[in-house]
Order: sequence, then structure tokens, then C-alpha cells
Amino acid sequence: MKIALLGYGKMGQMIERMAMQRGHDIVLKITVNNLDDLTKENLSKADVAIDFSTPDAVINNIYKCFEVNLPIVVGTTGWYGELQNIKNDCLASNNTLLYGSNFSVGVNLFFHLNKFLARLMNKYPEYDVQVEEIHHTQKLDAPSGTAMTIAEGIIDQLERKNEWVNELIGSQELEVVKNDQLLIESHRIENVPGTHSVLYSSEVDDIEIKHTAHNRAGFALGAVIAAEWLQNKQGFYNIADVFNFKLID
Ligand SMILES: NC(=O)C1=CN([C@@H]2O[C@H](COP(=O)(O)OP(=O)(O)OC[C@H]3O[C@@H](n4cnc5c(N)ncnc54)[C@H](O)[C@@H]3O)[C@@H](O)[C@H]2O)C=CC1
Ligand SMILES: O=C(O)C1=N[C@H](C(=O)O)C[C@H](O)C1
Repeated sequence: MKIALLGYGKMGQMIERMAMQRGHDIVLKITVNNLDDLTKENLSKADVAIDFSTPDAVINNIYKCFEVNLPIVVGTTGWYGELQNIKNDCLASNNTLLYGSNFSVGVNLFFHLNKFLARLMNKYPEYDVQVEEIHHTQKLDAPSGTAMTIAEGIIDQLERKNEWVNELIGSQELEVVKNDQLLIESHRIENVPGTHSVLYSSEVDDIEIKHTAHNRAGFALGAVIAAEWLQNKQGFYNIADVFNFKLID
């Protein structure tokens, strides 16, 4: 495949290495320093675009790909308020987009385990639950997209939680967290690639599930696999469609 990389920072560079190892060619690399190269002509040279840019840049990048009917894999987080509009526009214009808050197989297994545990916990109201995420200090969005997916999985399965609220530790503290709200605590610590935990706590014990990324290789490999999977498909997809685990809906 010929790949256009929209965003060539920590993730874009790692995706380039993974893609080349799997026999693909990188035909375009866009950073904040060469935005003039993001032209229809240059995009048309690619079979697929992979976007790991910034929350401010990603929407424009998606529409640039739609203009030339170039399938796009979106790893960038922090834009999900626009998800429904983008989905409508993608489908209405017969375009192709696959997105995911986290492309690693480990986190996608974790998403599944999280939903399964949340469903079990309906019978055990003595446990309260919260989500914690830790990322490097350059991260622009909070909570992480992964933590949002985890929280949505819990809210979907656990009847006593209806919405999530976020507290970025070190900024303004939340005053109250209501019983039906699920707290996501965000921590920013130098050089942490991404750690997510779900903690159920009762008077007598705790149950915790945790995913720790040791580096960014799992995210990058998942993004390339997603781009390969997208070849010859049309429509709007999530990374869950690629892994397609079946234990729970
Ligand atoms: N879905 C997943 O599995 C993962 C998602 N991410 C997300 O990917 C995004 C990028 O992460 P990093 O590579 O760590 O960030 P980074 O800050 O290292 O790189 C961002 C890149 O985007 C470029 N950029 C800025 N404006 C742009 C524009 N208008 N068009 C194209 N490129 C532009 C920057 O020049 C830079 O090359 C973040 O939103 C992060 O949350 C990160 C890791 C895994
Ligand atoms: O910004 C990051 O680095 C990461 N972002 C994604 C997120 O917001 O969940 C995925 C991963 O945790 C790394």
C-alpha cells in the first residue's frame, strides 16, 4: 500500500517504521511545518491516509481525504464531539473512515474485559468504580480517548452509572461526584506512553484491572493492520470491527 501520514510526530514516525517492515511505502508525510503539501494532488498518490496529528487538525485532514475519496485511518483523539457529524458526512459522500481511541491489541482485549466485569458488577452494588489514566505531559487532551471508551463501556453495561466526569489532577478539583457519575482521573507524568486502570472498591476489598503500554509499538502496529484491513472496504468503522471479539456485544 501507498500510505500518506497526516502527522509525523511520535506516532507517525513509529507507524512509518512498522509500515515499511510490512512492505508498504510512505508517499506523503505532513507535519505542522509543511501544511502546504496537503494537496489533492499529493493525497491522490496514496491508497490510504493514517492520521495521528492533533485534535485541532484532524477534522480538516478528514475532509481533505473525503474530497479525493481517500480512505483514512484516524488514531488522533480529542475530536469525538464531532463523531456523529463526520460519520454522517462520510456515509453521505460514500467515503471510508476507520477510527479508534486505541489501536493496540492489548487495550482492545482490555475494553472487552472491562465490559464483561462491568456487567458482572450489576449484582454487586457494594462496589463503586472509577477509571484512572496516566499519560506523558505533552498530551493535549484529557481524558484520554481510551479512558472515554473504557468509561462508555462501563456506562453501557453497569446500570448504576449514567455519565462520566473528568478530573485532571493538578488543575481544578471536582467539587462533587454524584453516585450515578463515573469519575475518570487523569494524571500527566513525564514519558508515560499510556496506562489505564479500572478500580472497583468496596468496604472489604478492591478489584483492579490495568493496562500498561511499555512503548508505542502496539498502537503503531494496530494502525497499520487497520489500514490493511480497510483496503477494498467502504463505510465508517471502528477498530473494534478489526479485532471483532465476540464474548460480549
Ligand atoms: N489511537 C491510538 O492508538 C493512539 C492515539 N494517539 C493520538 O494520536 C495523536 C498524535 O499523537 P503523537 O504522535 O504522540 O503526537 P505528536 O505531538 O508527537 O505528533 C503530532 C504531529 O501532528 C503534526 N501536526 C500538527 N498540525 C498538523 C496538521 N494540521 N496536519 C497534519 N499534521 C499536523 C505535528 O507537526 C506532529 O508531527 C494524539 O491525538 C494522540 O492522543 C496516540 C497514540 C495511540
Ligand atoms: O496521546 C497519547 O499518547 C495516547 N493517546 C491515546 C488516547 O488518548 O487514549 C492512546 C494512548 O493511550 C496514547
